[in-house]
Amino acid sequence: MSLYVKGSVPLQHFALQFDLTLPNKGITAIVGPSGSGKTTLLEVIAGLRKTSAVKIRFGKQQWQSASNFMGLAERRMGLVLQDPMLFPHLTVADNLRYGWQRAQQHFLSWDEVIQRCGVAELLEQKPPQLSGGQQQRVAFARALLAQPQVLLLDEPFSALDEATRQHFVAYLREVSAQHGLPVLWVSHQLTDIAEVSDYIVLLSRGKITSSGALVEQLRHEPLRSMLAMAVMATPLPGLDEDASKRLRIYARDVSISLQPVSHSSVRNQLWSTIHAVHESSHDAECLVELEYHGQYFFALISNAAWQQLALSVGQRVVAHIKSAALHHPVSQQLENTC
Ligand SMILES: Nc1ncnc2c1ncn2[C@@H]1O[C@H](COP(=O)(O)OP(=O)(O)OP(=O)(O)O)[C@@H](O)[C@H]1O
Repeated sequence: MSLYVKGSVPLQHFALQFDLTLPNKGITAIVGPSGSGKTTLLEVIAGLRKTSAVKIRFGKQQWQSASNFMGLAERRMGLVLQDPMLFPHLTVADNLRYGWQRAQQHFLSWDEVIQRCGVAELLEQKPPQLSGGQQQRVAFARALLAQPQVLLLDEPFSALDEATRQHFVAYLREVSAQHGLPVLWVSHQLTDIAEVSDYIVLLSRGKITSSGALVEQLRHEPLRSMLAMAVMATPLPGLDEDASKRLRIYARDVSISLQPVSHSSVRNQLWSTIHAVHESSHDAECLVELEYHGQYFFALISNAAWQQLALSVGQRVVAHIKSAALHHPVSQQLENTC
């Protein structure tokens, strides 16, 4: 089962054109410059733009075609747009009950969502009394409480402070993984995306320039030089790490030697193979792509070092990764910050 979207939507300066099959689990990030069509694509998938030139299928459900159109509620989507769109005349509790009462089955509990989204204190207030960040928290809670079969998010955490935003990103990942809930997520925060997405769609002036699994996309342009990082599944043999689900390793935190170094503060020394060498965003440096037990990561080194060590593709080298540089997905300990 997957989400299939195909079509064309004329916009002011160009047409948004798409032909995508997206995974029906995990987090898919939609990324691109401002004005490239990300929000429009999300609105099309949500059924907010009724156009006959669009086909959408979710598993066996035909959501939209030339002869068929299912509305947002029938698509059973949770939707959080940049504007939280809460009902201003209803209390927060009534806003939240709106989707909850219409849900066919409840896989997410009321109490858990209220607590994790930090909205218990807000239940009797009305949306105009809330700050932008509080409204976003309520909108996110409302989308979850509707027990959606797909969650669509457009910059849902933009008004939150950093710690609270990280908490919500972690909660989003947890909910998606635990309940197999597919998420489509538009965000400008590339680091968030690298941290929690599984799949990525890149848009430029209405065209999909690239799409695929994040791990693969990070190995290729444009993300390779934009982020210069890798996401690796753990546990990895020899790595000074507990079994977390994945690690982010930035190229700038990795160095290379020809032999293990015994007197070094760097404890993670991995015999790896040089798979390729790429240009970096700096003229004097290169991105060395290393392979370790079938996974790939980068080291950012100077061109002078590459020549001095007489490195070449296919060579076995020791990669040194600072322990402090092994970044886990955002911590769950931020739970009480909101
Ligand atoms: N209803 C519309 N009719 C015609 N053009 C539109 C319409 N809505 C948006 N556009 C244009 O379509 C383009 C894409 O807009 P969209 O909001 O989808 O981009 P975006 O990538 O989400 O941008 P941002 O990151 O700034 O939110 C923009 O150039 C915008 O001016």
